[in-house]
Amino acid sequence: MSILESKWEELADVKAELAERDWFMGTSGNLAIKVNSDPVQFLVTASGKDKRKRTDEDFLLVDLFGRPVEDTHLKPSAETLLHVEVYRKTNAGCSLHVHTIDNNVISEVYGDRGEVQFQGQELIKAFNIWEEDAVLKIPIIPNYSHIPTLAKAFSEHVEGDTGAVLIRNHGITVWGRNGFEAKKILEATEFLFRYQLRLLEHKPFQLFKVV
Ligand SMILES: CSC[C@@H](O)[C@@H](O)C(=O)COP(=O)(O)O
Ligand SMILES: [Zn+2]
Repeated sequence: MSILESKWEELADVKAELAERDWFMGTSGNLAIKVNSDPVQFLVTASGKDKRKRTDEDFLLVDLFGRPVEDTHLKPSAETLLHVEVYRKTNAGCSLHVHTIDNNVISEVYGDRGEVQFQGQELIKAFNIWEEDAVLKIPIIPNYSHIPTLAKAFSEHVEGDTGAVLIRNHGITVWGRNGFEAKKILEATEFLFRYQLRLLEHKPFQLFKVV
C-alpha cells in the first residue's frame, strides 16, 4: 500500500468514527491528514459532502496553499486554509474540525473572555499535560466569514504539534501528530465541554471562577 493509500485509509477510519458520534450534522466538519512533508501535501475532505458516507471522492490532495495537486472536479473544504496553517507551522500529521452543540455553547458562554480554561481534570492529560496544577487554555476566536481572516486569527494560536482552537458559534479545530492523537484530543475537549456545561447547571457560580 502506498503512503497516499495508507493515509487515505487512516483518515477515512477517523471520519467513520466521528460520523458514528454524529459529529457531522448538516454536512459540517472537515478533516485533513499530511501525506508528504517535502513539499507538504495533505489530504482534505471535499467541500459540502455528507461526511457520514464513505466514498472514493471523500478526499483530495492539496498543497501548502490549499490548491489541488491534481486535476479534479472536487473542491477542497471551504476551511482548507485553517488546515494549511497547522501544516505550515507545526509537525502535526492530522487536523480535525467538527461542529457540536456543546462546543458551540461553550464557545458562546466563554467567547467574550477569548478562552476557556480547565484545571484539575484528568482528561487534560490527553494534551500531554501531566502537572497536577496545570491549566489547559483553549482559545476562542471570532467566526469571521472571510476565510483568510479566520485562518489568520486561527494561526495566532497554532503552536506545537498538538492543540485546539474554538471558533465562536461555529466549532473546534484540533490537531495532533497522527489521526489517533488528533481524535483523542477532539474527544477529550468534547468531554471537558460537556462536563463544564453540566457543572454550570449545578454550580452556576463556577462561570465566574477564574483559574
Ligand atoms: C454546512 S455548514 C458548515 C460549513 O460552513 C463549514 O463550517 C464546514 O465545517 C464544512 O464545510 P466544508 O466546505 O464541507 O468543509
Ligand atoms: Zn466548520
